[in-house]
Amino acid sequence: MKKIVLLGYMGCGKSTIAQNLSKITNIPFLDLDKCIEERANLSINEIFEKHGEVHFRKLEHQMFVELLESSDNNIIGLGGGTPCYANNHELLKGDDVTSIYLKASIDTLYNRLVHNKSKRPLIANMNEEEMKEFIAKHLFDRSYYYNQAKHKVSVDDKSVEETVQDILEILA
Ligand SMILES: Nc1ncnc2c1ncn2[C@@H]1O[C@H](COP(=O)(O)OP(=O)(O)OP(=O)(O)O)[C@@H](O)[C@H]1O
Ligand SMILES: O=C(O)C1=C[C@@H](O)[C@@H](O)[C@H](O)C1
Ligand SMILES: [Mg+2]
Repeated sequence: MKKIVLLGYMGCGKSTIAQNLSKITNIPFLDLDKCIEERANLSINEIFEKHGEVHFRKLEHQMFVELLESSDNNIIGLGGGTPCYANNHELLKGDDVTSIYLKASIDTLYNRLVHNKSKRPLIANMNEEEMKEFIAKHLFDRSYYYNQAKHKVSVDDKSVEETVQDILEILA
């Protein structure tokens, strides 16, 4: 029941890296956002619109606990905010949990998110200038929680393959 948990800011590459890591290791990948969407039968955007962020954070916590309690070996890709709510950061420290923070700079995050924000309700309605300032402040606020991970991998200027390689070295 070992879990590899990838965390970090929106756009740092959790889903992309986890999918690739899963192919190489044959460990099944579960994306927390997708699990929540399937259970609620709503998109993340719809959950935020219909029920609000507080409700989303409850679903997110419940689902994270459930995934950690399952008896399977899994790679779990968290949502960008997961470690920052409901004491979820404490769950990153569990004995059977290898938690890895995918650390990206403000510029990397901005460049990846600027063309790809519509499915991310926290930034969907921002213009480019607002987004850059938001990411800078938000990342600063969240860093404390992200840094509770057991391992840290820098993703700036790295290909998907290079980041996956760094993670394989941690797992070796
Ligand atoms: N070297 C890279 N590593 C990872 N992702 C990259 C890289 N270069 C470009 N990308 C792109 O950056 C985006 C990263 O998004 P991804 O959905 O994987 O992030 P995420 O951390 O899961 O975000 P969210 O928290 O919003 O789900 C994707 O569009 C991906 O194709
Ligand atoms: O950073 C966040 O708070 C979020 C990131 C996404 O993965 C989703 O979980 C949701 O859009 C909230
Ligand atoms: Mg994702």
